[in-house]
Amino acid sequence: MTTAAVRVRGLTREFTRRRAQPRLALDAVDLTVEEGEVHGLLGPNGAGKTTLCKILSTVLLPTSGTALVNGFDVVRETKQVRQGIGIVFGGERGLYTRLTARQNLMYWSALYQQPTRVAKARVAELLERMGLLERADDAVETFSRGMKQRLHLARGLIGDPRTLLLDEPTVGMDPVAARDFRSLVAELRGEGRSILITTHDMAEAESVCDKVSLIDGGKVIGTESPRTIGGWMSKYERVRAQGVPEEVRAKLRALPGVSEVRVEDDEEVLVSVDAEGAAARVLRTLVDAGVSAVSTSRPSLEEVYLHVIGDRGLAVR
Ligand SMILES: Nc1ncnc2c1ncn2[C@@H]1O[C@H](COP(=O)(O)OP(=O)(O)OP(=O)(O)O)[C@@H](O)[C@H]1O
Repeated sequence: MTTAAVRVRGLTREFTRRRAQPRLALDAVDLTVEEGEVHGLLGPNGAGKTTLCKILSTVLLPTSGTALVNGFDVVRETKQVRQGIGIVFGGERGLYTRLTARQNLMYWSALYQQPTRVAKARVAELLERMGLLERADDAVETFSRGMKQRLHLARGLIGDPRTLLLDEPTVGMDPVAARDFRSLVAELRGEGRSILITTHDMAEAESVCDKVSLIDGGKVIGTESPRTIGGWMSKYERVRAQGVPEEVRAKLRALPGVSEVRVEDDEEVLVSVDAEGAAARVLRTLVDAGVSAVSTSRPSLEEVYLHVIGDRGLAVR
């Protein structure tokens, strides 16, 4: 039997705050990331994703429960855990923006106690791989968001880790940079590395993950296939339209799978659906009625969670 990359059981983390109720950031979480898998942890802001990543990377202690990374315990075997992981937190944390990309990576290599010759070669290889070689000797403060994140990823790879923890790595990136980043993630998976990636973006979870665990209010509410996530995005799609006469609104309300037809302040009509194919029926009805100012948008994660939690009879928040 192979060792799971991440095995979390009954993991709880409580934050106590003065003069306030203690807050359960993680509440009896169970999660398994199999070796060689890209596992998404999908959840809205405040769900507990960063707290879990911090515990797995040994910078925060759990209140109770166990967490093993590459078979090592995050509380008792911190050294072995750290040796086997690479961490990429979103944002600018951890980068020295006045130093160049190469200097940042050389600094991190020194922390791994790599001999200078080995470090230089490894750093050059990583810069090339991340498409940063041309800008390797420019200060990081001149980099775009996407370039900084690729540098973060290079940093996470310095120790050649078996397991990568990526905490919202594409937040704030433009769509092209985010797509490039995701293909790097797919390449790393191709090398047999295991990856836990947190996100609040359903499309990201669908496109890059082998499995996706849903987290909300500190609880894991299920593990799904990316195909299921994609299905939810179309099932709960929203349709917006301008200039919809009342009789057409009534027709929309009567369509199967339409859960709400709401008139917004600016007379825009927002149609919510909760069945496969219902959005297409709405579009057809609008087009047949001569309404042309129509657009569709994905549901928010919060909306999807309300449906999923409702359907499963779960009480999370
Ligand atoms: N150091 C802390 N002290 C007190 N409460 C905290 C602390 N860190 C996190 N929390 C609380 O724990 C909960 C989970 O936070 P966490 O940062 O893990 O969520 P998240 O899913 O990563 O969300 P985000 O994407 O907003 O960072 C939140 O309610 C947060 O306010």
